[in-house]
Amino acid sequence: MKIKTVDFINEEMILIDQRKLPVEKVFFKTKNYKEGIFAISDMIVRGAPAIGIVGAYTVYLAAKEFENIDKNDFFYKMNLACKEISKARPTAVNLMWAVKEQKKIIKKYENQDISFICKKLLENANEIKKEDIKINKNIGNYGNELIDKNATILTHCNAGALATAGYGTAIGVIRSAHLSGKNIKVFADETRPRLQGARLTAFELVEEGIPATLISDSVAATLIRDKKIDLIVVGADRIASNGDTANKIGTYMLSEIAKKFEIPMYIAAPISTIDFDIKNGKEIIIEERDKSEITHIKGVQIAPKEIDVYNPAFDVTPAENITAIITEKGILYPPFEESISKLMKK
Ligand SMILES: CSC[C@H]1O[C@H](OP(=O)(O)O)[C@H](O)[C@@H]1O
Repeated sequence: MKIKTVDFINEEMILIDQRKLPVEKVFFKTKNYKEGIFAISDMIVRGAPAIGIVGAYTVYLAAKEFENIDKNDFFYKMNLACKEISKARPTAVNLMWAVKEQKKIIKKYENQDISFICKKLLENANEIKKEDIKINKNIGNYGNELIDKNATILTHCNAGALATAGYGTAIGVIRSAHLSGKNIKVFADETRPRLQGARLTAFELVEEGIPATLISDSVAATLIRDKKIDLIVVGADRIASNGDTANKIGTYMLSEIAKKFEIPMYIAAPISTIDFDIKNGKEIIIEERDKSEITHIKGVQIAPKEIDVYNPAFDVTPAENITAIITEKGILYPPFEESISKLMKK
């Protein structure tokens, strides 16, 4: 994809403003860590790996802000800042993972001067970003093994280059299948309420020349029933150690329909999305977002302001509904507790 999700040039974090895509290509630039937090919480940048990378750069921006204070104050303020950054959005584990990786850097170099710590934080953030693209290409190549040459694929939300440092996870599988010469077709759910499918996945697939059809979320069941879909591949925001997977709201519903009509349901995600500290999906915090996302579209009111709204941004697909989890180290099959622990021993 031509546009970069996130870049860091001359001490400034540069993000394509995904709230405005595909109609406007506007960049959000900042050197301020509080603005980095805002960029994550207001979904200027979104997608589990992408918010992890932005979280890592935002830790660096905080360190630069505190670069000239007393060292003890520096560690104290950095601890508070890391807590704030980790809380910008609660569901995608990649954010907490990236902040923890940066905290390990601060600990490792705690006896060095603050400028040296800052330098190492920036290096680590750059490394996380660079590694992400490699990881996504590996996910794409493993996932491509599962795609028949004339497959029709359904995807939900955006797990593409715009949800990562580039290439994408679920869309990475689609990209790899397309680039390997397979005659694949894609149906993309628009994905209410933030319309990541209509605005971001459609944008990526059109730009890549991958044959794609945009549908409203409620069309998917009929296509699956009528055998128009060969498989579903989606991303993930947090995977429990038993394989239960949190992803964009609507994923669980798709998984039930896929199970009923016996089509494969694949999750494509980096290993950093697996949360080894939780046993099952019941422990995953599901972000609830503002009611205006449901009562308004692009600022235009479509429902009475007085109406109550329930707006969970994610749901949890139980492991028993998942055919396989495609990672950068290989494809995991049920029972996921076993396959995940075997993978980690590799
Ligand atoms: C490659 S992870 C993408 C993942 O993140 C999306 O959520 P959001 O747009 O709210 O950050 C969605 O769950 C995607 O599957």
